[in-house]
Order: sequence, then structure tokens, then C-alpha cells
Amino acid sequence: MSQSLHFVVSSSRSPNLTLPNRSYLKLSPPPSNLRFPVTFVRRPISASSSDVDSNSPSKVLVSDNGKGGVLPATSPEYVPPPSDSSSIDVDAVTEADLKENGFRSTRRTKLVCTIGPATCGFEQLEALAVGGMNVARINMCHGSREWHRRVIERVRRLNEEKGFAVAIMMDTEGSEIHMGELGGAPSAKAEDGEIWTFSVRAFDSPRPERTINVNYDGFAEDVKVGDELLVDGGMVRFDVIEKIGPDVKCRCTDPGLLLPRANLTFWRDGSLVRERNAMLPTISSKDWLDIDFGIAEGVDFIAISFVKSAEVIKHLKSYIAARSRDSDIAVIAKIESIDSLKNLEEIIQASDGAMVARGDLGAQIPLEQVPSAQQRIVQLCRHLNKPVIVASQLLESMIEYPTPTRAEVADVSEAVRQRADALMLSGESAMGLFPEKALAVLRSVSVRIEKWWREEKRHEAMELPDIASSFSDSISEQICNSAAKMANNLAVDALFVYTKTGHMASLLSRCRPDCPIFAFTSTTSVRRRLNLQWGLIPFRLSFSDDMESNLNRTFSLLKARGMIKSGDLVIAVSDMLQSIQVMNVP
Ligand SMILES: Nc1ncnc2c1ncn2[C@@H]1O[C@H](COP(=O)(O)OP(=O)(O)O)[C@@H](O)[C@H]1O
Ligand SMILES: C=C(OP(=O)(O)O)C(=O)O
Ligand SMILES: [K+]
Ligand SMILES: [Mg+2]
Repeated sequence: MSQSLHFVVSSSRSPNLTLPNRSYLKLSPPPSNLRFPVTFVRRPISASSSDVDSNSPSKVLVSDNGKGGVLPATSPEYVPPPSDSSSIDVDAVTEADLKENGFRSTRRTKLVCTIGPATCGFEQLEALAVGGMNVARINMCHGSREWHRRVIERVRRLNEEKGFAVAIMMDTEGSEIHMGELGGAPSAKAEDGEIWTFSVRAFDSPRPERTINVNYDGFAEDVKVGDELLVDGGMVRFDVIEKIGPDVKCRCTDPGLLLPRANLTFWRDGSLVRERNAMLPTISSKDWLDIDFGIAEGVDFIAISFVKSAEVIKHLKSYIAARSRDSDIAVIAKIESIDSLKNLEEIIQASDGAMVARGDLGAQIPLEQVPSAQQRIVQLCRHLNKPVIVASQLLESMIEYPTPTRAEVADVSEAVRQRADALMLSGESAMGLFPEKALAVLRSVSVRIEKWWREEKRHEAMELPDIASSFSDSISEQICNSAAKMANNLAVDALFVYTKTGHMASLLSRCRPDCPIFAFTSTTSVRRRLNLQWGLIPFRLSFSDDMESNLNRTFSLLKARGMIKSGDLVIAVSDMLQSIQVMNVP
């Protein structure tokens, strides 16, 4: 059976348009001069595309025999066609994935990799991109600006030469209290019962034995004898036993390895001590210099550590808007402090996205409260239509071992099941022994859990609240909600969205539909930014206000590359023409 359908939700959108009433939103009958004959064919989800991974980047590529490795989906020699106004930009890995596995099995959860000494080379970065890295994160806590500049350059070159759209996220150091450099040593071992001195004094090299420099001047004033000092949220513990001027003497109670620049917190009667250190600025003077660096380098995201209030986010956004030409750097609020949990909704509202920074969060609130905080942050971000990253210790054991613990796989699964936009690797990719394998685990677990969720239809009946702030936005939101619902009900192969700013694409992503979302946008920076959002496959394509010609061009370009085929069922929406169109690819 086939029949013709055509949904058009009225005409074009203009910011100044005042809409008379809601009857404006209507489904028009098929016009007699229907130029898009729409054939609607019902078919089962599994009819055409395989949900099973084959030899693709989505396959489980990690083996614990020590030999397993990432099998690149494409040859490293791949050179994408030159981009001009008549072409479409998509990376080789996505292209191969779509061709080999069909739309259904594309990965929806995005992957962020922290770049460090283990992954900063061009080939290493390329291996990560081939392995599915969507965003490269540089952490300004470590390394020099010159080091970070070279990483950014390599990622940019990779994008240009190989057609990737890997975005760059710069993460600020923030005013955290941390240890100094250990005089060049990679680590220092603290044994049970040993007395160590923590001091704001700077020491000459070589560092005196059992002495640690602390970066915060008020340290000795804030701590009290009897406090507990936690290194890296409890990897090593000390009791404060004596204060002598700037020096704080501590006895080790939980032995372990001290790493350079490890984070320090102190606890009194079971709670985090918040004295003068609570007054430290969220963005330090060093952070402002790093932010200037990030703006000059044109990074895509700036993640702000230890956010306490929405004000700091608003302040930074206006700073960026005044300095960055296109002001298109997105600001990500890292939720990792008690204050950020208190002001969560307004912080997320003010930001362009959030990160559940579980490392420091778990050092600021009792560990057993971290999972519920994570769930709350992920849900709130989805309600407010902000991308959310779940970060820290997802595969911590893979810093040293080629295979994850079962508990780590369960943790990754839970984040995917919560439908977070993105998962992040920290030490696993920055300085671990198996960065590509860790990425492959995130990839295969994501694909498998997403598939499970679709099969089981584990849609929690999440009623998304209305978030539009204008009637025009409300139309976009309703169109996207309806289009996503239709896409599920009709089991379409893909949603297409033509979007200039990316807003409509994010509204579709927010619905977490069963099919992938092909997001067509005319600028490379928007394309890169969309790479952080759940379910979006961003393409760069120059398009016009004429949806008919956009669709025809897209179909022929994608067909020529073998990424779609005649008969695929597609729903298209756009932010120029507020419409929902259902059609088979001609
Ligand atoms: N640019 C870098 N240079 C050197 N080491 C780095 C760099 N980035 C990250 N690392 C290493 O990887 C570890 C994990 O990274 P991350 O989680 O981002 O930092 P942190 O542990 O300080 O919060 C760091 O502790 C550090 O040892
Ligand atoms: C991601 C985090 O921040 P950073 O790695 O910068 O400490 C965290 O604390 O979990
Ligand atoms: K940081
Ligand atoms: Mg942190």
C-alpha cells in the first residue's frame, strides 16, 4: 500500500512576524500541484538496516589478549572531496558507518577525549578521530599554552585534511586548591604514618623530602589541627597534626601515590571545609589569560571549572561576545561544587551546556550522592535543551589495563541509558596506556545500550516541558517534538534538519528519537559545535531558503556518496520554512 502525504505547517519564519493566533499552525491538505510526491510505506524497524555491528567503528574492538586494537573504518590516506558550495562535508568515518551499517546503528552518544602526552601527536589524534572522538578536550591545569596551541593546530589540520569535524573544548583550571609540580618527578609515594609538610612556600629543586607545595596562599589559615586532608578526592589521606606558620604538618592515614598538581580538599566533621577558599574567584587571573588564548585560537567550547553561580557564566558570555568575531564559543558549566548544585537550574539556564565533573564533585559531596546528582543534572539539561557531558573515571582502570572492569562498563551503560549527550575520557586518553581501546569501549557500549533501549522501547515517558521564550520559538519546539514523535511512529530512517544556528537540530536531539538526525548547516563552526549533541550527524552544506531545492540537492549528494538510497523514508524540518515533510528518497 502506498499513499501520498504532505505536511506543511504554514509558511516562512521571520523574527518580526507576529502570528495572529494558533490556527496558523495547521496541517494543510496535499496541494494539487504537489511537487514532492510523498510515498508513505509502513515498514518494520529492522527491515532494511542492520542493527548489528559489523566491521565498523561501532564494533567491539577491544580484546584483553593485549593484541586487540582499533580497526580503522577508513584508510588513513583518505582525502575528502574538496568543499565548495556544491558539495557536502561529512567525515569518512561517518560516511563508512552509514554505508556499512545503515542509519539505525549509528552511535548517538558523543565522545569527548582529553588530550595529553599519550595522545597529542597527529597520528594519535587521527586514531582517536577514526575511533569516534567528537570533541578533543584540553585541560589548562596541565601543559603550557604553547603545548595546547600545537594540539589545537593538529586537530584543525586533521579536520581540514581528513574532513572530520572534531570540536575543541578548552577547560579552565579554576581556583581549585592543588599541589605543586613535585620537582619534575612523575609521582611520590606517601606511606602509612609518615609525616608530610604541606606549605605555601615555594621550594627550590630538588624538593625537600616529604614536602609538598600548595598553590593557595590561605591554606595554612583555613585548615585546623584535626582536619582531614584528601588528595584527589581520597586517593591519599592525611590528618592535620600541627601548623607552623605557612607549614602544615600532616600524618598519612591512607597511603598512596601523590601525582603532580593533584587536587586537595579538607574536611572537618564529615563535611568539606569552606573557609576563605570559598571566596576564591571562579575565573582566576590565569584563567582569564587562558580564555583570551582560547578565543584567539577559536576553540569551540570553553568549560568553566568550579562554577558557583549563573552570574559568572553570563559575565563570561558577554566577555566572549565582545571579543570573538562570531561569538560562537559555547560556554560549558562544570558542575563540581556544592554551590553549583545549589544553583543548578539557573547555572544551566545561563550556560550552553554542562558537564557532570564527577572527579571534583565526588570530593565535595559524599560519594554516594554523586549518582543521584548525575541523574538530576542530566535530566535538567535535557529539559532545558542544553548538551550534557558525563565525565571522570568512566574507565579509570584502563589507564593501566587493556580491558575495563565490569563495574566501569555498568557505569558507562547507566550514563548512556540516561541519554546523556556525551561521555568523556580524562586520564584514560590523556596519559593512559590504552587511549584507543578506552575510546572503543565507550563506543561499543554506547551502541549496544542505545540499541537495547530502542528494542525494549525504554522510553521513560519523559514529558519535556515547554521551554520556548517566544511564540516563534514555540513553533520550532512544537515542530521538532511532533517530527520526532512522527519519526518514531512511522519508523523513518532519518530526520533531516536544515539549520543555520543549530537551534532546530538541538530541539530534535532533545527528543532523543529512534532514528539518527542529519543536521545540515552552512558553517563549519556550527557543524563542529553540533558534534557534542546526542544523535546529531552534522553535515556542512550551503543551502537556500528553498526547501525543495535543498532536499533535491541533499538527496543527490548523499545518494552519490552511497549514504542514502532510493526508498529511504525521511522526515525533514527546517528553521527557514517551518514545515514537517515526510517523504521517500526518490
Ligand atoms: N596537557 C597535559 N599535559 C600533561 N599531562 C596531562 C595533560 N592533560 C592531562 N594530563 C594528565 O592526565 C590526567 C587526567 O586528566 P584530567 O582529568 O583532565 O586532569 P585532572 O586529573 O587534573 O583533573 C592529569 O592528572 C594529568 O596527569
Ligand atoms: C572533569 C573534571 O574536572 P578536572 O578534570 O578539570 O578536574 C572533574 O573534576 O571531574
Ligand atoms: K580543569
Ligand atoms: Mg574538576
